[in-house]
Amino acid sequence: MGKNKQKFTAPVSKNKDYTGTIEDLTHEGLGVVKIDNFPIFVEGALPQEEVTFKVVKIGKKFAFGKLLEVITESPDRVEVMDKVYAQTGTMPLQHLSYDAQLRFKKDQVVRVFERIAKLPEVPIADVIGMEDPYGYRNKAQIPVRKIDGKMATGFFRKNSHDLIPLEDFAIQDPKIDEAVVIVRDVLKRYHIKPYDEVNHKGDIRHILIRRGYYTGELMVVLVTRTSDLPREDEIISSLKEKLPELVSLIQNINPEKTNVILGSDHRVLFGEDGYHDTLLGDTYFISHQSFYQINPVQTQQLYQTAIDYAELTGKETVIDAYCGIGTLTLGLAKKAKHVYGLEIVNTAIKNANRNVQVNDVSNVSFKVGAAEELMVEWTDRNEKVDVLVVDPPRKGLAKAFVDAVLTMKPERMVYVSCNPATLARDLKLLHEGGYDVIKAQPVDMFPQTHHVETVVSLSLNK
Ligand SMILES: C[S@@+](CC[C@H](N)C(=O)[O-])C[C@H]1O[C@@H](n2cnc3c(N)ncnc32)[C@H](O)[C@@H]1O
Repeated sequence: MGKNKQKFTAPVSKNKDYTGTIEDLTHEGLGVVKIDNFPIFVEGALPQEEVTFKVVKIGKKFAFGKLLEVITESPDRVEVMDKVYAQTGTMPLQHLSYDAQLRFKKDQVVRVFERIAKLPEVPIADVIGMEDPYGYRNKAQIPVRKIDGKMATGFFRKNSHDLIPLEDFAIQDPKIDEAVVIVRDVLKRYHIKPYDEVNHKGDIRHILIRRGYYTGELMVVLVTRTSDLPREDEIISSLKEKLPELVSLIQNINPEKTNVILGSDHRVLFGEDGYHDTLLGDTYFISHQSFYQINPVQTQQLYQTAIDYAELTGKETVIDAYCGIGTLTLGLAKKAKHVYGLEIVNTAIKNANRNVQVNDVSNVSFKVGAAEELMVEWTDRNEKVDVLVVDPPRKGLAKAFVDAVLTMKPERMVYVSCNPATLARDLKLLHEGGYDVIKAQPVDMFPQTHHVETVVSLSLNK
């Protein structure tokens, strides 16, 4: 450290209480208050509210505060359903009215277009929201632990692994909530031991449940520490009897000391490794390890927007990169000459090929591999692609992928993103490389949380 560098002193002290007015929300929905220009992030506080808070952690550029009292309330504040949810962090925006959540999400997209992508002129539509912004999740991954000597299911307290018992998860399909309790009680009846994380002992770590929103089909995955499942036959017949919609019962084995939920091995205990759901008129088979959008109502809105933005006439060759089990691919194929789906997970592509057969589609092919590598192979072959659709994970596009796009030069591009920051980073590169960014449509796939999905239309400038 240089001699002249002064030791940093924050203008606030840990464990001291302060009063201030919230100026803004961070992208994660924390209230921002400043003391001597030093930002303090206060969870649960909303813009324009005068609040008192205790400083709990101090960093070099900002601090964190714990909300103590709201002195003047924002008109956007709503009564929280239950304080327990605030402890688990599953609904970090539940204190903000749904209309205000949608405005907040649009603002997040507008900000990154201005600040990161440097594209302030791009029209961004209002967020497509849900009529009923609860009970939307079609998938639950519920930890199982022992509390007061009994097996309990619920959710971890924020930033910890202390289980808070819960039966109504509020944002999950209520049928899934019911199924979690039924599975837990069956496991309890047959004396299956809950996982003890500290000593790495016990049998059952997580109960994972997926449900087809349109089909009602249920998949239950018992994530166990070892391959042993005591009283397996009795558990299988009990679950079949108590869950008439059950079509797939899987034991996933995760022997590692890890926070990762699923292990790499599994056994099918009943049915097959997969269940069905429908989207935009097609039927899909989904394995327990395959990605599938978790909000089925909003997924249709998202996909319809992406399909509309692709402006297909039936003559185009299309690439759908990061295609998962081929849900968007098949939607695009209805209006294109041929669609190629690229995906890294082998099982997802197995599902995708099965989905092509089930829906009797002939103009789709899938390739397994890293999209950035497959794109480079494509450009090397010099084959023409008219429209490129991408739907990458949160980290966005690899630099090699963007470089391949700029070599390939498809006329149109549709970018579906679950992370505005990486979207904006990639749009900047694509814009500098010769693409006009035409418009953007945010879609609310995750009500009560800060997450926002965005569909963007791009066109190669001539
Ligand atoms: C956000 S999901 C979108 C999936 C699909 N479009 C959908 O709507 O269901 C991203 C997908 O990209 C896949 N993936 C992640 N990294 C990849 C890579 N480097 N190359 C290809 N696919 C990748 C994941 O397995 C996942 O299926």
